[in-house]
Amino acid sequence: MKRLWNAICQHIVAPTQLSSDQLPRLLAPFNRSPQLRRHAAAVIIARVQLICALFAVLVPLWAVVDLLVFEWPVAWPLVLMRLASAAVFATLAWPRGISMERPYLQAMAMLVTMMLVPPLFYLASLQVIDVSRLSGWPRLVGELYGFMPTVVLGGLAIFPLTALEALLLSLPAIAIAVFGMAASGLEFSLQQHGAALWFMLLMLGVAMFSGMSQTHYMESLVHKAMTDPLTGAFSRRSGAEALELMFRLSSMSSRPLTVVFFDLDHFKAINDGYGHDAGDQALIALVQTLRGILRRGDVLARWGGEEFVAVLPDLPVAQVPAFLSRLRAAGLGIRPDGKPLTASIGVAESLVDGVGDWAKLVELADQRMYRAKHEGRDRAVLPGGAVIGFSAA
Ligand SMILES: Nc1nc2c(ncn2[C@@H]2O[C@H](COP(=O)(O)OP(=O)(O)OP(=O)(O)O)[C@@H](O)[C@H]2O)c(=O)[nH]1
Repeated sequence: MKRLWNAICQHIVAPTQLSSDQLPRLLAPFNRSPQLRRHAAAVIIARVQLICALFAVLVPLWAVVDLLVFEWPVAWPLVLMRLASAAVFATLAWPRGISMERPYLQAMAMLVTMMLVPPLFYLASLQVIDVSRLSGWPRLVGELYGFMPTVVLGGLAIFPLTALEALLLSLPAIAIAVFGMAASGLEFSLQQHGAALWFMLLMLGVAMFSGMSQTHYMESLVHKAMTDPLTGAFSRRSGAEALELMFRLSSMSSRPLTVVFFDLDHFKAINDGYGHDAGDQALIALVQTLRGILRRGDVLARWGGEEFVAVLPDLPVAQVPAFLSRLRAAGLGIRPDGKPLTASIGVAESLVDGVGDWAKLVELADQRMYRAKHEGRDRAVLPGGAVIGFSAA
C-alpha cells in the first residue's frame, strides 16, 4: 500500500514527494504560510491578467461571426454583450499591484469575476438565441454558446488551486449550465443533456487534479527557494520579506512585534575541534529546538552562519522573560564535548523601542546581541537594557 502511495506521489501527482502533512493543504487552502498564500495569489493574479488581456481582444473580434451568422435583431444584443464582457476583461487585465494585506482575497475576487463573465454571457444569450428554433450555421454558433460554462471549468485547470477551491469556483458555472439546459427550449432530460453534464464533471475532475498538482509543485518550489537547505529555517531573504510584512501588519493594528537575535557562542571551536559536520549537526539541532518553542505564526530565519532571527508577532516585551525561560528550559543543544550550547541574544520590540521600520528593529536586536556577547555571552539583552543571564539562573 505504501509502495502504491509512493508511486502515485512520485509519478502521477508531481515529480516531488508528497508528505502526509502536505495532502490536506492540497485539498483545502487552510494552514498555508502567508508566504505561500502570497505566492499562490501572485501566480493566480498574473494568469488572470494574461487570460483577460487575450479575451479583451478576442471576445469583441468574435462579433464578426455573430454579425455574419445571425439576423440583426439577434446579432446587435450579442455585440453589445461582447463589448461589455471585453470591458470587464480589460479592467481585470489592467496592470495593478498585489495587495500587501489581502493578496489571496484579491486573487480570488479577480478569478471569480473572470470566471463569471462567460457563464453570465451564456445566460444573457439565452434571452436572444433560441437554439431549438435554429438550424444550419446559426444553430451551430448558438450551441457553441452553450459550451461557455464548460470552457470555464476547463480553464480552471491552469490555476494552482486546491480541490476545494476548484470545486467552489466551478459551482456557479455548473448551476448556470443546468439552468441554461432547462431554459434552452430543448427537452430537459438526462438523455438530452447527460453527455454535456458528464463532460462538465470530467472537466472539473481534470481542473481539480491539475490545480492540486500545480499547488504541490508550487509549494515545493517556494519551500526550496525560501528555506536554508541545511537547517530548514527561512533564508535571510525570505525572513526579511516575512518580517517586512509582519512589521507592516503589526504597525497597522498597533500590536507589538518582537525580534530575537541569536548568535551562538564559540561556534568556531566546534568546527575547529570536531569538524564541520559536527558544527552542521549543532545548527540543525538548534533549529529543531527553537521550532519546538516558537508558536505557529512565528518566523525563524537563518540570518548568517551561526546567527538566527526569530520574529514573534503579538509578543509584548513583558512576555519576553517567559519566552526566554522556555528557551532556557529546552536548552539550545549540546556541544560535542558535552557542554551546553549557548548563545548571545538581543531582543527588540516594535512598540517599546518605537522604531519605524523592520530593518531598524533587527539592527537594535543585533546591537543588543553584541552587548550580550561583550558582557560575557550566554545571556540576553532586552529593550531598556535589562540583562537576563542564562547560566546564572
Ligand atoms: N559547520 C558550520 N559552520 C558554519 C556554518 N556557517 C558558518 N559557520 C562557522 O561559524 C563560525 C563563526 O565563528 P565566529 O564568527 O568567529 O564566532 P564564534 O566562534 O561563534 O565566536 P563568538 O560569536 O564570538 O562567540 C565560523 O567558523 C564559520 O565557519 C555552517 O553552515 N556550518
